[in-house]
Amino acid sequence: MTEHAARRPFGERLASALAERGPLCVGIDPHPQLLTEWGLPVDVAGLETFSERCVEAFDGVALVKPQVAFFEAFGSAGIAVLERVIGALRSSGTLVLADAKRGDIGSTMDAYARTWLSDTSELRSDAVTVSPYLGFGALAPALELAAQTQRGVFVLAATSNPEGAQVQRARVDDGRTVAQVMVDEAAARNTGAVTLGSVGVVVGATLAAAPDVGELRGPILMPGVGAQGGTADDVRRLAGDALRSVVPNVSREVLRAGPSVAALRAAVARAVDGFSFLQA
Ligand SMILES: O=C(O)c1cc(=O)[nH]c(=O)n1[C@@H]1O[C@H](COP(=O)(O)O)[C@@H](O)[C@H]1O
Repeated sequence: MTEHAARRPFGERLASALAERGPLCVGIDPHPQLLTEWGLPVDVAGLETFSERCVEAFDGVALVKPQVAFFEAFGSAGIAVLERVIGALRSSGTLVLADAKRGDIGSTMDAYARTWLSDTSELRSDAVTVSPYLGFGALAPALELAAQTQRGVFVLAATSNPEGAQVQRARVDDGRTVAQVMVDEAAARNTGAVTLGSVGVVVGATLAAAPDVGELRGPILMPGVGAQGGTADDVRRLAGDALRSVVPNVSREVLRAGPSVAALRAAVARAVDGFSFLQA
């Protein structure tokens, strides 16, 4: 039997994890500055120790999101650390979202999709972040492979950075914002989802206004809480009626509690507590 045949679809597995473990995604973002603050060298050994502590501390979290860029910055040795991080999270039964933000022409997208979403890749994760800004249709290879292997994708819709508005708040001919078009395209891939669909979107917690996610039937990742200024109240406001589908992401705000595993766990518990209204 293939590995994926034994799994439920990603969206269903995420819905269970959110209900059991609390509504939170924690990022593993090994910024050089954080390595220094943790008393670690800014090299591959530091990266590995940082990541091992995170894996140990986050084993009860619903979704863990390694930020691929911080591993790639160390070249092939950094990628090898990322493989071990993803493998350790997989073995502990924690859902992994690889934050790779991939997006390219279809034939190249196919290779990106195999990296993060195929059963045979060392980097296989439960889901990956993708950018639809080469056109949503260019994401087809990732959406198809994710559907085949019971994995998920999170499509950037309205990002947390102020520069995103230039593209994402532009309007198409029918008056919708570009961000809304991306949400609607994602929603069309979640028809028939039982609990939560496997095609999510990303909506920044820093935004004044968000696209309408009421019909998405998939998870809404909300990064930008803490270090970027977003708060639990912002998450509540932007979630609207979709409270149970929202997964706030916190990276630096939790990671700054390190290097102690106990302190990281306490920071996670505080964050989960602060968002308990989402799954109430
Ligand atoms: O896709 C993402 O995760 C993402 C989208 C977005 O709009 N904004 C955003 O901050 N992120 C990621 O979420 C994390 C936020 O980190 P903190 O600001 O430290 O909590 C980083 O890994 C970002 O790359």
